[in-house]
Amino acid sequence: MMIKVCGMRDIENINQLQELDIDFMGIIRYSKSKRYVDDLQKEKVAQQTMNKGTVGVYVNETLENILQDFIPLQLDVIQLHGNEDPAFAKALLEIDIKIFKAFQVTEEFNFDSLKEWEALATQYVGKLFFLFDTATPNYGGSGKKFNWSILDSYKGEVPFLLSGGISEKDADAIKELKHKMFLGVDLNSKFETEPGVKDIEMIKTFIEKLRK
Ligand SMILES: O=C(O)c1ccccc1N[C@@H]1O[C@H](COP(=O)(O)O)[C@@H](O)[C@H]1O
Repeated sequence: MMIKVCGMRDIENINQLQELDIDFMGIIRYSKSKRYVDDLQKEKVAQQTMNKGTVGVYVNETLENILQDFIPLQLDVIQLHGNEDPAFAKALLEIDIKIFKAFQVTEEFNFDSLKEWEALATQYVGKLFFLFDTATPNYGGSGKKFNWSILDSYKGEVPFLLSGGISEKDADAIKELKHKMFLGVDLNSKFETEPGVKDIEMIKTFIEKLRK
C-alpha cells in the first residue's frame, strides 16, 4: 500500500517525515491553500535532500509555473487538483512527467466521465494515476470523507489513490478496501497539529496499524 503525506511545509517537520516508511510527500503550490508553500519557503524546501518521492500539488496552475518548480523542488510527480483537462495533462506526460489527477467525488459521481482520462492513461502506461478526493469548493484539504462504497462503481483500469479526510481511525476500513485498482492513501489535514504541520507520532501509529 502506497502512502503519501501531503501539505508539508516546515523544514524540521519534512525531515522528521523522511524518517518514516512512506512513499511520497506533497508540497502544495496553490496560494489559496492553508498549506501553501510560497516562493520564499520554496527556496528553503529546495535546499533539502529528499529521500521520498516529492509531489507538487497544483490547482488550475499554468504549465509555465508548474515547470518552474519541477527542477528546484526535485519533483517526481505533479498532482493536478483542479479542473485541468486531459490536453493539459498530456502536455506534461509528453515531457515524461508523472501525474496524479485528482477528481472531486460527490454522491452522484459518474466514473464514466473519466473515459477520456482513462484513454490518456492507456497511452502513457504507468505515468498517470487517479486520486479520488471529496468534492469541496476549496478543491482539497476539506478533512471530509466521501462515501467509499461509491468506489464499487469504478470499473476502470487506472490505479487510484484514496484521499479526503482520512484519519488514524480509518486504518482498519482501509485494510478492508478490496478494489483491484486501489493503490494507496493520501493523508493530510486529519494528521495535523496546525495547517501544514504533521503529527509525526500519529502518522507513525497509523502506518504501523496499516502495515500490520
Ligand atoms: O490541503 C489543501 O489545502 C489542498 C488545497 C487545494 C488542493 C488540494 C489540497 N490538498 C489535497 O487535498 C486532499 C484531501 O485532504 P484532506 O485529507 O481532506 O485534508 C489531499 O489529496 C491533499 O493532497
